[in-house]
Amino acid sequence: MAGVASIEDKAAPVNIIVGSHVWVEDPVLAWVDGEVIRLNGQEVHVRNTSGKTVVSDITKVFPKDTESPPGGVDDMTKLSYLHEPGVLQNLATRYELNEIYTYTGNILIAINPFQRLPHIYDTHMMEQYKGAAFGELNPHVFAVADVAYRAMINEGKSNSILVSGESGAGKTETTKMLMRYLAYLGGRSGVEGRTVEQQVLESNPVLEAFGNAKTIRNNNSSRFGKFVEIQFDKSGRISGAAIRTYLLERSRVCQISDPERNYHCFYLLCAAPPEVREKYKLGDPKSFHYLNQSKCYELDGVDDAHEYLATRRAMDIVGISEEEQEAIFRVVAAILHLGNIEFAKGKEIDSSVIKDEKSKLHLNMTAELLRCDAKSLEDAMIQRVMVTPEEVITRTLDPDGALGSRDALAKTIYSRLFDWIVEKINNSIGQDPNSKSIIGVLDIYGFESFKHNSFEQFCINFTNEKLQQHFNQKPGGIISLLDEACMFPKSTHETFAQKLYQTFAKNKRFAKPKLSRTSFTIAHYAGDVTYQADLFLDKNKDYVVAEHQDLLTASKCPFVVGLFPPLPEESSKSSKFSSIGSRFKLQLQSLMETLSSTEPHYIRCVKPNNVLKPAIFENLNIIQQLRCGGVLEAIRISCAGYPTRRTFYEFLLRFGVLAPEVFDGNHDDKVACQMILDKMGLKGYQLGKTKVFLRAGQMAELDTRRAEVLGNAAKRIQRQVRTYIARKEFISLRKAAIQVQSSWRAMLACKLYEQLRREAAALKIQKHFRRHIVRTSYLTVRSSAITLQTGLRAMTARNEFRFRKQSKAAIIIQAHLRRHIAYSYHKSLLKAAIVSQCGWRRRVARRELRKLKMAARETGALQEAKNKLEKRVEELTWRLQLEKRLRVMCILFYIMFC
Ligand SMILES: Nc1ncnc2c1ncn2[C@@H]1O[C@H](COP(=O)(O)OP(=O)(O)OP(=O)(O)O)[C@@H](O)[C@H]1O
Repeated sequence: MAGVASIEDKAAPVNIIVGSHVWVEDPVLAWVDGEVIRLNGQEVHVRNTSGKTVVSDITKVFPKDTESPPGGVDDMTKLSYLHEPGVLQNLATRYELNEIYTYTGNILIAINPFQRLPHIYDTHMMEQYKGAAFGELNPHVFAVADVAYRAMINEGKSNSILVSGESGAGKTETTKMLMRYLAYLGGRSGVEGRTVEQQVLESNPVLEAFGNAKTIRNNNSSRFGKFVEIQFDKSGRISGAAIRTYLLERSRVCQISDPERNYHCFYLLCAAPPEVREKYKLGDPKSFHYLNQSKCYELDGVDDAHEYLATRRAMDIVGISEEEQEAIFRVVAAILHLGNIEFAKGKEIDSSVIKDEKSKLHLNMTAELLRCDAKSLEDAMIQRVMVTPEEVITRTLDPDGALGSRDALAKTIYSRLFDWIVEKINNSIGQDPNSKSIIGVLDIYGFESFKHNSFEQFCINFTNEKLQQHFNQKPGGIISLLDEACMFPKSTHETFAQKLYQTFAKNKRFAKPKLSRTSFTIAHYAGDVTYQADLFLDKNKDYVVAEHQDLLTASKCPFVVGLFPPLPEESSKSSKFSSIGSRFKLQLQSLMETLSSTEPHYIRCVKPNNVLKPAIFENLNIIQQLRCGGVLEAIRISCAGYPTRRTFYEFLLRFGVLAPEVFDGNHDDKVACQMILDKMGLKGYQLGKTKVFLRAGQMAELDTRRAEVLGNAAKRIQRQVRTYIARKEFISLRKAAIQVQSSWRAMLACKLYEQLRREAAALKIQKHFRRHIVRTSYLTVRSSAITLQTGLRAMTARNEFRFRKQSKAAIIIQAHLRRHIAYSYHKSLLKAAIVSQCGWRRRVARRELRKLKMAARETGALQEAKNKLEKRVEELTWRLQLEKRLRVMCILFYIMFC
């Protein structure tokens, strides 16, 4: 446990008494908790939870917070006791609950969950974190990205997020989440075609195919460092992006050890559709030397054939054309064939030739794929041309030298190919020269310390060293010495090591291990690391051998020529010196410059040794990782003294809103700061000559209050604006509603009028129709009645007529009868009268006759009288006849006219 230091000062913890609950060091579990049962001077007897009694030095015992929340705290600075066991306990408790993120002040610790947790990264989560105050929600990678984005928008300043951790700790995954979230915040919705953010996100699978490989520590290990600079415009929209990559592991192209793999792209291409494999004469990965040095060809849960197609799709999206993709994979295939070329000793001393027919076949295949001459390719591998002032000397290489040359060629081609892809992606995404600010996401290897540490570890640790103190002094010098050694042909790793020992003999951070002639130790911020300088020189050399350069420049494939642009005339015949170390130093310098102009945010990824969750606590490595990531240091700083300092001006600028009245009274800055702090009721702070010194957490408290005040002000402004907008909207809505209503009403009125008109018309029609029907039926009835009446009347008339006729006839009959009777009576009367008269007159006449007879007798007078009388009787008889006829006529007329 020598390496495990406490965060708090090494001074003996106070307040440890019998009965105290404490943490005590354990060689296996790192820390175990127990109860103090005895104190004996510096010795503490602790009965741990498993019942065993442990005796420990009091300096190695730490108090345990028995009242700590069962779910842990989301920010380590909230822990009551800030020490390693407390920190680890907190992380373990949270990890058990799948809370993989925890803050340590402004550092986010992310523990690799080794399982997919889609619910914590979905769109709903993104919505939640969007604009949420830092610390309001659970610690999350989105919260860090959100803070960076808000800071960029509000303060117009560039921000950076530095993601570090050891291999497999989850840096790349974390970076992807950050980029997804930033794309979500700054992306354009509903934009057609390829958007910048889409291209940035899709650059990941492309870079992973060519820059990631399976290692013992991570199945998808990024073998390069990456800095993604996302550019934003004035309105906070993503307007461009640039990807910078660092230190691609070139040695992997030619050398892998079991159970690791080479770069994914080689296996993807070997699993491509048959026609593609046929085109490149590819087969089983087992048949290629660069792949079969390890027995591992496949990855669990990964289908290389599917990944090949996915990579091609991603290449489409990032703007790599079909022809370029063809050329890229042709070069990848060429490297595989190149690796299968073997050499045998040549006839001359120190010379070599192509070993056999198989190798020749691969040589031809390589030449064909690179579109270069097979003989030139062979010569470039087995010969070296040296240009001296006097002559040009051609030297041959022995088989080992030729193999080295072959591998150097393969590494050079691959690293150029990788650089080309990165550049292509950058060109295709496009940079925004007018970008207002950037958010940079740095995914860089964490501090590494293995049994054997070489040039790679040196560069990685050099980077971390720089990043750790990236605004402080920078160590250096070793790379310059290395470059010097590389330029000097007679240098060996031993001479280089000697040079180091001499130069840094007095440097406190440099040491020469005893018994070693080529190793050196550097005291890094995260601990001592001993480097073996054996391969430093070889690994540092970056120049392309002139023969290789000439060969590839002469290629008939424009793509291959593009990877090796021709060198200027004066350097083409000699090897131009360039070193990985110096190039890296320059890149790092530029990165540091970029970073120093940004507001940094830190994410430390931590990898539990064992995938089983409880094992996290049994893992000393975690402590090492936390220390390497500067987390323990950050905690130590934050709990000691006054971790936060601000000048009065800065303080007033930031927290003046908490007490605006202090600006009214023309107070001195210091007094104004004091007034603000007093108003906030803070205790324990200090006011210096120019600065306010705050205790841990006080800044956060002030920030919280400030956020409240600003939040309230923002709410008020929002309220007013919303009221204004709502009112405007209401008025226009009302106007629109009235218009709609009036139109609607007009329409309804028209409808109603039409309806009424139709009703009236219908009534009229009905009326007329009814009248017509009624009239028709009335007429029918009437005509029937009339007909009936007529009939009846006719009948009655006929009856009447008949009756009258009958009456008339009766009357006529009666008349006739009566006339007859009367006539008969009259006749009888007349007869009687005549009889009587005749009788009378006969008597009278007889008397007269007797008298006349007497007088005739007397004379002739009497005769005359007698004639007269006879005439008279004739006249009377005629008159009676006429009378009778008149009477009959009268009756007939009467009957006729009645
Ligand atoms: N947040 C996460 N959720 C789920 N799985 C994760 C998460 N982070 C990491 N992992 C798992 O851990 C593996 C390693 O993570 P990643 O590749 O990001 O590590 P790294 O730190 O970038 O490693 P290297 O430095 O080797 O590239 C991933 O392939 C994934 O399976």
